[in-house]
Amino acid sequence: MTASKKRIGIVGARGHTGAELIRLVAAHPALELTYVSSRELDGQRVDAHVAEYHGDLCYSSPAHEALPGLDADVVVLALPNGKASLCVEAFNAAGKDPVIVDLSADYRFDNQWYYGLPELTRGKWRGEKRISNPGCYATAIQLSVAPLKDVLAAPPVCFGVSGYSGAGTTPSDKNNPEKLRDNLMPYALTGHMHEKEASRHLGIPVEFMPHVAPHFRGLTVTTNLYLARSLKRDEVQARFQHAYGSEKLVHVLDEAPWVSQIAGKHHAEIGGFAMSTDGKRVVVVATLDNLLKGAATQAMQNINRAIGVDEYASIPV
Ligand SMILES: NC(=O)C1=CN([C@@H]2O[C@H](COP(=O)(O)OP(=O)(O)OC[C@H]3O[C@@H](n4cnc5c(N)ncnc54)[C@H](OP(=O)(O)O)[C@@H]3O)[C@@H](O)[C@H]2O)C=CC1
Ligand SMILES: CC(=O)N[C@@H](CCC(=O)OP(=O)(O)O)C(=O)O
Repeated sequence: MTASKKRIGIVGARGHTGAELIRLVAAHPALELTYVSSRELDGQRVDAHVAEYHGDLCYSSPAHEALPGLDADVVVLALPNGKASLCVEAFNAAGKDPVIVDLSADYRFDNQWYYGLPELTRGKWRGEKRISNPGCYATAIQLSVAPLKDVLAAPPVCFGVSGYSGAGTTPSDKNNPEKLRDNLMPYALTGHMHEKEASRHLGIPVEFMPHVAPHFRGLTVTTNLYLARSLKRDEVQARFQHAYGSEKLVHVLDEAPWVSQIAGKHHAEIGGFAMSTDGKRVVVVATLDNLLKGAATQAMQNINRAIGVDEYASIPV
């Protein structure tokens, strides 16, 4: 145990995103795991489930009221939607104010919380210690639309396909390998949470049609954008280069990226830029790993900024 390291607790650490966060923390020079919670794995050694972690820590199952007493400097909530507020209220009631990063959708519409999509909102952070981590598809959508936002003639239309790890570990049709075999499963074709989230944070309406596919991890979003004036492909690409050319975790490609290439990678890829002949329609393709840039890696960027270390600490870039 190193005194100078910040202590981090992960609530909901059995899940896919919790496991990825444990891996990132295990490689972190300035963080040490102080607790990882799971009801199902209570008492079991963490290294038995996450090989990258080396230490003696075991999963525990504290009640939410007990979390403030565990004295972490940083708390990540990796719980299903609707479960974060009990934990947040427990910290408020105890007068404890650690950095809290919520991976769920629960605070993405709350102005008291900083919405942490660093490549787009880095400049808006005012030292908030309550950080709402964006949704996976919502990240891909916003990265795809933002550079063209001022020149749109109509709401962007986004066709999304995710690997089934996006549906978490609670059994459902969307993470049932039998039902997904040879299938592409449409769901929430209007009004998906990430449609609302991306619309809110872009400040323009977007339309989003999600699907889940038989692969485990990685998502692709193909976005159709109608433009108010004719643009050349070079101009479109230049806008994306200007927005992301210096970003370590958003790579702008010429070709449309393939989802098969993004599993296990920490960055997002954006490319394609297929133009209609009149230059007033462009199709952009974005891929990212829903568990990494869509969740754990983005959370780690946000944590790093909040604790004042390099934004990319522990993230392979
Ligand atoms: N999967 C993804 O691609 C992404 C997920 N997210 C969001 O991140 C959060 C975590 O996702 P993910 O890791 O996939 O989820 P999982 O379903 O894989 O894991 C959820 C975790 O919460 C615990 N849990 C489940 N139900 C409850 C409950 N009722 N009360 C307390 N704990 C509970 C589980 O452990 P145990 O049951 O053992 O206590 C588990 O550790 C979700 O809000 C999700 O929407 C965000 C972006 C991408
Ligand atoms: C395939 C699949 O089911 N994906 C999830 C998105 C995962 C995610 O980012 O969820 P939150 O917004 O809840 O954090 C969904 O569509 O709800």
